[in-house]
Amino acid sequence: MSLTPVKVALQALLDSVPGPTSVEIIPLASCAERVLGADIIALRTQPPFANSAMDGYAARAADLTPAKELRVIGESAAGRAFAGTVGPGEAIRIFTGAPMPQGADTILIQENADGVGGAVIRVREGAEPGRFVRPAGLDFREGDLLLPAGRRLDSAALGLAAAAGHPALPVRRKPLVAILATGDELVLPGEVVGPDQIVASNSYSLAAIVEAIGATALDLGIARDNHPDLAAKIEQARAAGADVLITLGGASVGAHDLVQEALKRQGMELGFWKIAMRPGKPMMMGRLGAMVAVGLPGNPVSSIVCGHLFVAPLIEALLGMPDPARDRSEPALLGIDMPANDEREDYLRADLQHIEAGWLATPFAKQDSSMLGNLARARALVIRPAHAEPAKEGAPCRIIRLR
Ligand SMILES: Nc1nc2c(c(=O)[nH]1)N[C@H]1C(S)=C(S)[C@@H](COP(=O)(O)OP(=O)(O)OC[C@H]3O[C@@H](n4cnc5c(N)ncnc54)[C@H](O)[C@@H]3O)O[C@H]1N2
Ligand code: MOO
Repeated sequence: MSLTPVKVALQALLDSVPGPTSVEIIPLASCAERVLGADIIALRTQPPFANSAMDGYAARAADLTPAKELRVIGESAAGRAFAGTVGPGEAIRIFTGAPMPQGADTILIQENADGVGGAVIRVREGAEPGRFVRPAGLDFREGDLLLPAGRRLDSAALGLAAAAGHPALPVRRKPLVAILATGDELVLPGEVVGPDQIVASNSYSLAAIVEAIGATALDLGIARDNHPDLAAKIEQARAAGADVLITLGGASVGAHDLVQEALKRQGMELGFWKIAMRPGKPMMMGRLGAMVAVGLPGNPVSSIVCGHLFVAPLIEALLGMPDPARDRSEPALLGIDMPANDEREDYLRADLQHIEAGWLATPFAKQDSSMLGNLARARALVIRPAHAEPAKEGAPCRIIRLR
């Protein structure tokens, strides 16, 4: 079987998504970092009335000439408007956010007036018409489209929705991602590690990746390398209604790599198996009813790199976010000479330095996909396209920043 190119694999994975998750309406206070399931329209105009942007005096611009004296006839504070009209030669005391009174068109900031607090003030420095006045609707008007479906509710988006009068918002249900480690050799962190055993770490890494995007991770624990155990865990994922099942390990060609066969026995239609990528070659994808099955290699670095490159966009697609297939790479310069590459696109753990010309990315000497330590130290992945020519130090490259 030939290796599926990275871009083709990503598109096939995204195409396997049956559609975004359903929409639920939840109170604003629970919406932080959720993703909108519908467009949000302004239910009101902001600001609803013209108001002052500064503390000072509201008056007529024509009166604001140096040394002119104005009679102070009242006050407008936030929440307590002045009911009357400001005439020629008059002003009212006004504070930030307070409604502009009838007749006045300009704010004289108090720093530019003498006699502040008294019944008469003297203009020190003039102001042009409309100075420091926020007109009604400056921010938005009732009926305006404020936030599109697919937008993450970050601090600004949440504040905007609140200001526009929404007590609750339609958001996408968090995709449920079941995560299954596989292998006879695995024990949990903290357990006694026998002579042939290693500590399972990948489930925690993948849970961190999917939860950061906005999914709920369901840890199914460890399946041993036998069909009854694998079948029971896969059934558990289906019974839980998981949108995605991520399996870890058992993806390659060894006699104990049973995951693909176990999924097929339950009816999985295979999408692809083996991609032209290093690390991550044995990755597999298929559909099991409504559930997308993603088989990641067991090597920790392979599973995490595939998590960033494939699983994160998959979760974005399930959340209805725009353009999950977008190019997430950035330009950089190589910090060392690189040899020619083979048919697998390389994602090399690298250090990153900011230099005058931009990012300088220096791949680490050792790239074995079992080495988590240098992934945790890496600040970027340097991408070496399949069949790349040798490249010199300083040559342009593409990177994916990790943190
Ligand atoms: N003859 C071939 N051998 C291998 C090939 C190949 O093409 N031909 N591919 C290699 C590549 S590339 C990778 S990547 C690995 C991945 O193999 P599997 O997905 O089958 O992974 P396992 O054999 O189950 O485990 C590999 C490695 O990772 C450790 N592991 C497994 N699960 C976890 C976990 N949850 N947390 C931490 N570490 C885990 C496991 O103990 C192994 O050391 O196959 C190559 N072989
Ligand atoms: O693809 Mo494996 O992930 O090279 O070690």
